[in-house]
This record gives sequence, C-alpha cells and structure tokens, in this order.
Amino acid sequence: MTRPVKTAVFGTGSWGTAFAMVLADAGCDVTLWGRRAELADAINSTHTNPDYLPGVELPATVRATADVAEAAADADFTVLAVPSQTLRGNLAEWAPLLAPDTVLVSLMKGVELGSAMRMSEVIEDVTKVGEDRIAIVTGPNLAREIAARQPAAAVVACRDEAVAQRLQVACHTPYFRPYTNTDVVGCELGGAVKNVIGLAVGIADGMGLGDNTKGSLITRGLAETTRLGHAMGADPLTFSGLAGLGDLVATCSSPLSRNHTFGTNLGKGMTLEETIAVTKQTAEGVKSCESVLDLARRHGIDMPITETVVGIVHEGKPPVVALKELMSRSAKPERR
Ligand SMILES: NC(=O)c1ccc[n+]([C@@H]2O[C@H](COP(=O)([O-])OP(=O)(O)OC[C@H]3O[C@@H](n4cnc5c(N)ncnc54)[C@H](O)[C@@H]3O)[C@@H](O)[C@H]2O)c1
Ligand SMILES: O=P(O)(O)OC[C@H](O)CO
Repeated sequence: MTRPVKTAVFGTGSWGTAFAMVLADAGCDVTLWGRRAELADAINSTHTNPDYLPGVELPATVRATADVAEAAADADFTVLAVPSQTLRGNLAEWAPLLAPDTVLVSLMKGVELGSAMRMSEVIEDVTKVGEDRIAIVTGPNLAREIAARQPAAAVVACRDEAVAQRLQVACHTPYFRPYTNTDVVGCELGGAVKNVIGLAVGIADGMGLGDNTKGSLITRGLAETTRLGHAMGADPLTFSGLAGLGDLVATCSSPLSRNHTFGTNLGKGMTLEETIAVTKQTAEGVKSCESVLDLARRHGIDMPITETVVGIVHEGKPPVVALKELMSRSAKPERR
C-alpha cells in the first residue's frame, strides 16, 4: 500500500491554515508549523485556529507543531506561507532541516524589498534547490472563502510540469480546482502586483469613487502588470488567467482582501500609521509596491498606477493629488 502524500505547511496564518485544510481534504498527511507553541496546542486540541480562522473547523488530520524538524521531516511538499519580507530569514533557519527531495511550494504573493526577487527566487537563493523543485500556488483564493469550502480555481505553477501535476493532485478537492502552468514568472508576478492594484482600487473606494474608476484601475493595472511580465520573460497570456485577471477581480471586489481594505482606509483619510495599527494581518502590497516599482525601473517599464500607490502609501501624497496626477498624464494609445 502506498503511503499518503506527506506535507508540511509553514505558517499558521489564514492562508497557511486554510491551505492545510485543502491538503487534508485532498487526502494528504498535513503538519502545520507555527512560531507559537500555544497556538499549535490550541489547533491540536480544538481543531480550530482561533487567532487566524476563528469558527472554522479544521480536519482532525491537520496536526500542528512549533517544532521545525518535526514538521519538515519526510515532507514530499514543504509549503511556505509566511510574510514575503520574512521568508529569507525564516528559510535560512529551516533549510538544514528540510527533507532532502522535498518540493518547496510558495503560497506567498510579494516581492522582496531590496533584491526585488520573487518568492521562488528567494527560495532558490537560500536553499540552492533547483527551479524544478520549486512551485507556487496562486489565483483568486481568499482564505476565508476557501476555509468555508466555497468553490474556487487556482494555479499550481512549476517549471517542471510533472511536479506541478503531482502538486495539483495533492491539493485537488471538490471545492478547490487547481490548474497547472509552467510560467512561474507570470503566475508569481500576477499574484504580487494584484495586491498593489488592490490597494489602488481600495483607495478609490475609500474616496467614494464608483465602478467606472474601479473598472479602469483593474484594466490598466492588468496592462501594466502584463508589460512588466513581458519584459521579465513571462507569457502575456498568463495575465488573462487565474493568476492575473482572476486574482485581480477577487481582490479588488472583496472586503475580505486585506490589501483592498488597507487601501480603503487610506482613501477614507486614515494615515499610514493609523491604517497599519488597524491591520492585523499581512497586506503584502504595502511593502511590495516599492519592490514592484523597483522591478519596473530595473526593466525600464512604466507602471503609473504602482507609482501612484507608492506615492500615497510611502511618500505621504494625498490621494486626491495623486489621482489628479495619474489622470493628467499625456494621452496615449491603449496598447501601450
Ligand atoms: N489570506 C489570504 O486570503 C491569502 C490568499 C492567498 C495568498 N496569500 C498570501 O499568503 C501569504 C501569507 O498570508 P496569510 O494570509 O497567511 O498572512 P497572515 O498575516 O494571516 O499570517 C502570517 C503568518 O506568518 C507568521 N509570521 C509573521 N511574521 C513571521 C516571522 N517573522 N517569522 C515566521 N512567521 C511569521 C504569523 O505568525 C502568521 O502565522 C502572504 O504572502 C499572502 O499574500 C494570502
Ligand atoms: O487579503 P489579500 O489582499 O492578501 O488577498 C488574498 C488573496 O491573495 C486573494 O487571492
């Protein structure tokens, strides 16, 4: 008899926990690692995650631990779900304990500040594992909705299609439908930049602007994401798929999105400090807008919406002024 697929999920936040549930529902053996032993104990004794997904019952087969070696041992898939800006430091500690042939899977949607590396690049840089053993899961996957087992599709991307197919099987459930893709650059960029566009749409919502503004920001946001992706070697068609348009629509429409909500608070006139103080979870776009702009400059790509978000979030530009500047740029053809 073959043993169940063994998975380790690092990060007991909302998405790490919800994805652990998906893996368990798909029949995998799941160990969830978290920093705090009290939370791991609470997950094991109550089969809930009271801090990040209160009220959601987890499968009894999801076991939590605060012991890295215990979580990592023999894992076929090692799933990483910590904030993008802490990943490098976390992985440096975990790398010696990872199972030798494990596939490393990023659930994260950010770009590292300073290096402007995507998360799969950070993983490769720190662990020296080849790109054929690094995968990502992305798409329109708000953790709360997945935890309620509402139907959603996702993308499992890896340069090695056979690895993507193995991961696809490992996380396929009646409510979670993963598609494979080998365009890791495009899928990963789609997930990171949609957080920045989600901030922009949230800001517009907070300012009381309507659906024309939202439709325009989503579409032109996708255009600038595609321009950057193309320059970085991604397939432009990836951005009309789940990792691009799909995720953008979910994030820009949902009050469950932390990035969208963060933007809404800024658009209503809260300061950055006030907004950070009321944001209890990771809103990746807040830091990644700067690294995405860094990437755009390195590749010589114009990303006006991203630049506007950086201006509002990090340079204290009032949203009304930033929006006026965005709208008064010189006229140009649509496909540019
Ligand atoms: N929540 C979602 O709906 C969702 C969906 C898809 C992708 N994502 C992505 O998944 C990643 C994780 O998001 P999340 O929603 O689980 O975030 P979260 O804020 O809910 O949880 C973050 C987790 O990381 C831990 N953490 C924080 N700082 C740490 C550190 N220095 N070292 C180790 N662990 C640390 C926290 O304790 C927590 O367990 C992000 O990149 C996010 O963009 C989230
Ligand atoms: O809550 P957000 O803004 O991090 O968005 C969550 C997911 O990325 C949506 O797919």
